[in-house]
Amino acid sequence: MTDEPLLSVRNLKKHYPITEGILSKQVGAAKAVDGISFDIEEGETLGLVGESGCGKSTAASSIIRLEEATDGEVIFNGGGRQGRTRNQDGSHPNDITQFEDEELKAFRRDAQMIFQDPSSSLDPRMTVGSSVAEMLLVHGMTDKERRREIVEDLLERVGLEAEYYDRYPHEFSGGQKQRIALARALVLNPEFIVADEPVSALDVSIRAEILSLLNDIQEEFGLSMLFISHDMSVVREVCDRVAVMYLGEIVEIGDTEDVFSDPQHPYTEALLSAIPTPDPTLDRENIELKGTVPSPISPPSGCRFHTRCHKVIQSGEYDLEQSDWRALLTFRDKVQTGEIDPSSIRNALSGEDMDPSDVDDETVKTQLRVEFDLPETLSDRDAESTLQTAIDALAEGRIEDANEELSVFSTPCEKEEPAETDHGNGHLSSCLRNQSAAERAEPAPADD
Ligand SMILES: Nc1ncnc2c1ncn2[C@@H]1O[C@H](COP(=O)(O)OP(=O)(O)OP(=O)(O)O)[C@@H](O)[C@H]1O
Repeated sequence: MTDEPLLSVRNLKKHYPITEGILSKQVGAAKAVDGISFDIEEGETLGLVGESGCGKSTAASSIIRLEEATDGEVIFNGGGRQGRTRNQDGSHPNDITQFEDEELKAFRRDAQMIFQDPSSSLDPRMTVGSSVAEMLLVHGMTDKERRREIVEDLLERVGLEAEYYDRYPHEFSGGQKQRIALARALVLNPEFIVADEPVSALDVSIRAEILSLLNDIQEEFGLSMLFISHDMSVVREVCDRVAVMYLGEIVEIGDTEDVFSDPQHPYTEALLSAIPTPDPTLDRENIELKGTVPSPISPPSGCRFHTRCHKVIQSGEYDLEQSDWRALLTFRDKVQTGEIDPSSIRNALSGEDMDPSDVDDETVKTQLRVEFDLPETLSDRDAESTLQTAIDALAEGRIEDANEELSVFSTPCEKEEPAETDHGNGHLSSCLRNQSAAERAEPAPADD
């Protein structure tokens, strides 16, 4: 046994080319995974959590090499590869992304994946026993009796019965199928398992059973696991550590207890606030995560979360209610991207009996504030005056003028990429708010 991690992911990237025209000229890239790093120790379960579209599945399939990574390293020290050091050219002999066929085949024994839909790994025309035993055959076990013995034993260990060997997938419930998929993943005695949303497709009533089975199996087999989920409460059940992913990047990582009890990134806070808690002593703020994850083709500048962050930093000259500042920036962005159309607001307000041009400007202005959660008056006189001028321009259809007015509002979060802050015990976060003013290009305003 060595003290090196079983798996080390370093600056892993997966960019999908975006092409155009009949010549498929590359015009950009979807940066689905954009430089993530973490370790998984022997016997440890790391959760990778984030909303749909954050890049979790892409990360998983790049790590297990179902897809070729664009850049970075995935160093796997299992399967008798312990203790190897880097080559003279700086490459690592255990880097999965560079494995040739032979080594890749060996790696495919050592690392297995469980998917959200268990049916995807089971052939409907094969008995479940044969499906599981097939893995042994592919890897050279020719003794049929021995294969059956191993599979029957495994079916029992995942909570099924040996006699199920000769039944077909359609005879089983979703939960049972996931148990079979687990048996299939375990049959080659792997050291590492990637479980991609393994319970999200299952009935709520059986999720707990499967999670507890995963916990038991992980302990019994001494497995390391990368556990992917969009659900923080599920992550808490099974993971020793958790990595929070947003738009291709890891924004926070740490021991599960540390991240849950003392989250350091506003995105983590927002994900945690979505968990219903029966504990009234946990006075958790209810944070509404508005909108969806932006496209990874042109991610926001600076901190990628700034367009949705409830704690987005105010620029030095303002000291507004934080929710007003958030609303103001969202309003600015929507005007800039042309998503606000005053004429459609006028149309909506006019209803059926009135000509839209008869809706007076004041009504349009009030409606704009209501729709974008802007207060009647901002507490800062200068900010209010700028906002008012912009809204006046909008109501008169002068969108460019409104855009120019609003461009005076800016946040350090869109200008600077946050550095990593170390909170101790391997708890790291990437948020400008956690950096001291000296570390930041712009001085920090008073905290909220
Ligand atoms: N083949 C592809 N080509 C272009 N973009 C892709 C491709 N596959 C995924 N993406 C994009 O990469 C981003 C990350 O997708 P991914 O499926 O990894 O996210 P996820 O967090 O696993 O979400 P989900 O839980 O919905 O699968 C998304 O914006 C997705 O549209």
